[in-house]
This record gives sequence, structure tokens and C-alpha cells, in this order.
Amino acid sequence: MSLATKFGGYTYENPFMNASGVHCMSTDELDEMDNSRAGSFITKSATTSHRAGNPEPRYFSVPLGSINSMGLPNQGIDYYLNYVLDRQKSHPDSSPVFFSVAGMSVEENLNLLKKIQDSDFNGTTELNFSCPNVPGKPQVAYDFEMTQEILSKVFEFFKKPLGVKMPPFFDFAHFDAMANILNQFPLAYVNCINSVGNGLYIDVETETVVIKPKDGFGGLGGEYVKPTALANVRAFYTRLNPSIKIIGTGGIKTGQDAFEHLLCGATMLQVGTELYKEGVSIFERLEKELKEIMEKKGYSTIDDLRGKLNSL
Ligand SMILES: O=C1NC(=O)NC(C(=O)O)N1
Repeated sequence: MSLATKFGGYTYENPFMNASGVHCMSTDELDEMDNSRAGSFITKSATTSHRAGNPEPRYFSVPLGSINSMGLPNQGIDYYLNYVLDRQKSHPDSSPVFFSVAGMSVEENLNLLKKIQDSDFNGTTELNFSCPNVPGKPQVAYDFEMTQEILSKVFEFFKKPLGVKMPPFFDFAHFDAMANILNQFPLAYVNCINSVGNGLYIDVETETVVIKPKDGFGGLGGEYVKPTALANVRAFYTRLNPSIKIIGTGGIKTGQDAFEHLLCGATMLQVGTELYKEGVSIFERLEKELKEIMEKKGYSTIDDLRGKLNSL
């Protein structure tokens, strides 16, 4: 029984990793991810320079998940690039990690990727097209022309493995239209989904919202979003060229949730809200629970079950 997962020409011990933004803001958090049972990890979406992000409170755990409006706080690209390059030198034999960027404009996205292209980074880059929490900035991937324009310009110069982090879509016309755009490019993967944007959670006791930015509107994560996450993983798995892998993110709390994402076609699996709540020990639990389910069902490798969801 093995959870070994091939991705981007490398083999990872298991498909689990953090979702960008969770447990990856500081080198201490990244070290904890690196020393956990997670198969890999990804850095917080980086901008050109340090960003303070939105005013607090900006993250709130709720019974069925989380709501956040962080606003892309991060230490700036050099901080994370130095970390992954140092790690590459000290762990020359370990499978490469993932690096997330989120520019505030087309130009900034191109500059961030140029910096990575010109570096010795040997891992996979994730272009975040889906942060819902920067006031005044729409989620890029809800602008189909903008998405096409950025990817066209990126692939004129970017030669390293690149994935895109997508927001959830809720309409077959949008699945089709976005898949048609993404299939034009040599992407390594598509990551579905980012948080479900602009939800609202109310503290009935005080009759007040629970986060400060945007009058309480924020991205939803956790159990709330699993059905939408699974649908987006499945929709893109069935529409994209097989060379474009899917990373499944959204609502993974148990080994069963992980199994469901794999059935829909996911290759790597990212954990956000439940990692925030439980800490990095969650990865030991997820590994154990996924193995138990696979054992019970008679699967010896993940390749045996990936994408094998049955329709009626
Ligand atoms: O892409 C993002 N998704 C989120 O849900 N939150 C963060 C953020 O606000 O920084 N970014």
C-alpha cells in the first residue's frame, strides 16, 4: 500500500500539502511544513515587496470551516525565494517544492515570474489568479480575457513548471470557457479551488460580522466548500488535456475527503482550513485515514483510483 504520487517528473511520498496562505507565511512555519508528514509544501502567495494585508480581525474559524480576508499579507518574493533556494542547496535530493505568486497587476505578475525564471528555483510555481480579498481587485480568473492575456504573455518567457490557482466556477459554460483557455497553454497543473469568495458569517450574540475588512465579507473554506471543490476538480479533470494535472483543494478534513478528491481526478491535495485548525499533525492523520480507506477498498496505489468516479 503506497500513497506515492508522481507529479512534475518527481515522486512525492504522499499527495498532501498545505494550501498557499496556510502555515507558510514565515520560515518557521515553512520549516514545520517541511518537517511534517506532508508530501510537499507551498509558500504564501508573494508580491514584489512586503505587504501588511488587511486590518485584523481578518481570519475566523467557524464550526463548518473558516472565513478570511487576509488581503495577501506576505514578506515579499525575495524572502520566500531565498528560503526555497537555501532549501534546494541543503536538500539537493528532495523533491522540489511549490512557490506561489500573486501580482496586483499584469505587469507585477510578469515581473514576479521573470524573477523566478531567472533564478535557480527548480520547483513548481503557482500563479494565484483567485484571491478574493484585495479591496478593489477582482479575482483575475473571473475575467476570462485577462486570464488569457496574462497566460499568453507569461508563456512567452516562462519555461519552468507553472500551475494556476483558480476560484470556484458554478456554471458549465464557465467550466467550458475556462478549460478552452487553459488548454491553450503548457500548464503543469490547475489548482481547484481557492476560497469561495465573499461569504458572510454573523455572530448572532453581538449581531456583528466576525472579520473587519470589507464589512465582514470574506473567502469561505472548510467543510462548507467541499462539494464545490469536488465539482471544480472533476469539471477541469474531464475537460483539460491529460498533461495538465489537477491539484485538489477545498474541504479536505479526513482521509475520506482526500479519497473523494482523488476519485474526481486530483493528483496533489492541498489542505487549508483544517490545517489552520489542527496544525501540521493533520498530515499524519490524513495519511493514516487515506491508507485505511484504500486498504478497505482494495486499492494498492493512488494511480488505481485517480479519476475513477462513476457516473450513474
Ligand atoms: O488567494 C487567497 N485566498 C484567500 O482565501 N485568502 C488569501 C488572502 O486574502 O491573502 N489569498
